[in-house]
Amino acid sequence: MKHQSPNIDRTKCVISIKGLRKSFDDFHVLRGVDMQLFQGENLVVLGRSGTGKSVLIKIIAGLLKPDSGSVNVLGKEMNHISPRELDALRLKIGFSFQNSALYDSMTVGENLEFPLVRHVENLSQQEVDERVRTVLEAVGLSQTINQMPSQLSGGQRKRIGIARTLILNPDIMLYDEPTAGLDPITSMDINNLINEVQVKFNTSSIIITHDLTCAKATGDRIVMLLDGQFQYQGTFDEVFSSLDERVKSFYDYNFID
Ligand SMILES: Nc1ncnc2c1ncn2[C@@H]1O[C@H](COP(=O)(O)OP(=O)(O)OP(=O)(O)O)[C@@H](O)[C@H]1O
Repeated sequence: MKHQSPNIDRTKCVISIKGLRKSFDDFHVLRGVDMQLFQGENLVVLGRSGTGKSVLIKIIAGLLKPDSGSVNVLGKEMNHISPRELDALRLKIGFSFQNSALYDSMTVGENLEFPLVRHVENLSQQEVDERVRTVLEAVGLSQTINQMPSQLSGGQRKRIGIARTLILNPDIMLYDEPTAGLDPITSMDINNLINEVQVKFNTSSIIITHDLTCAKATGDRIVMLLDGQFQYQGTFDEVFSSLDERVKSFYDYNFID
C-alpha cells in the first residue's frame, strides 16, 4: 500500500464537485457526483468499464459540459467560465490520455517541444531545451530525445506522454487508465512514476483506472464510482473492507484475472 504523501494539504481543495449530473440522451451516466481533490493528493477513481470515469475527467478538463451541478477547478466554476479563462485553465491541467497520442512524424524531443512552442510565448530556445531536458530526465528517458515514437516500447511511450503533459508545469494531472495494455512490471514502473511526479512536480492528481494494483500503489485516497455516484471512499483497505457485493465482485474479478 502507498505511504501517504506528506505534501497533501487537506485545507486546500483544487477541485470541488457537487451534485454533478451528465446524461447522453436518456442514458444517465453521472447521477449526482460529489468529490473533492485536495492539494498534493493522488485520488484514484475506480469503476467498471462504462461507468463514466472518462466522462468525469473530461468534464474537469473542460472537454465536456455538465448538465447540472457545480464543478470548481482551481477556483473557477466550469459552468460560468469564459472561453478565454477556459483556455488559461486548460494549461494548468495535464491530461495524460490512454493512448499517449504522440506525433509519429516528430522525434521525442520535438513532441515535447510542441506544447511549449504552441502555448508559451517568449521562451528562448535555451529555455525550451532546458524544459525538455528536465521532463525527460524526470521520466528516466533522456537517451531517447532523438528517437522516433515508433522506436519506443509501450511503457516508454507512456512515459513520454506523461513528460509531454508535464512540460507545461500543470497544477493538476489527470491520468486516464495509465497502465492499460502494459505488463505488470512496466505497469509498476508507471505507478512509481506517477508517485514521483506527485512529489517532484507538486501536482494534485486524479488517476482513473480499473487496475487495483495501480490503485493501491498510487492512491492516497480511493473512490468508487458505482451507479453514477461516488459510493465508497477511503484508503484502499477501507474501500475494500466494504460488504457491498458490487465492491467485493470488483475486487474478486481483478484478482481472479
Ligand atoms: N460523447 C458521448 N456521447 C454519447 N455517449 C457517450 C459519450 N461519451 C461517453 N458516452 C457514454 O457514457 C458511458 C461512460 O463512458 P466513459 O468513457 O466515461 O466510461 P469509463 O468508465 O471511462 O469506461 P472505460 O473504463 O471502458 O474507459 C459509456 O456508456 C459511453 O458510451
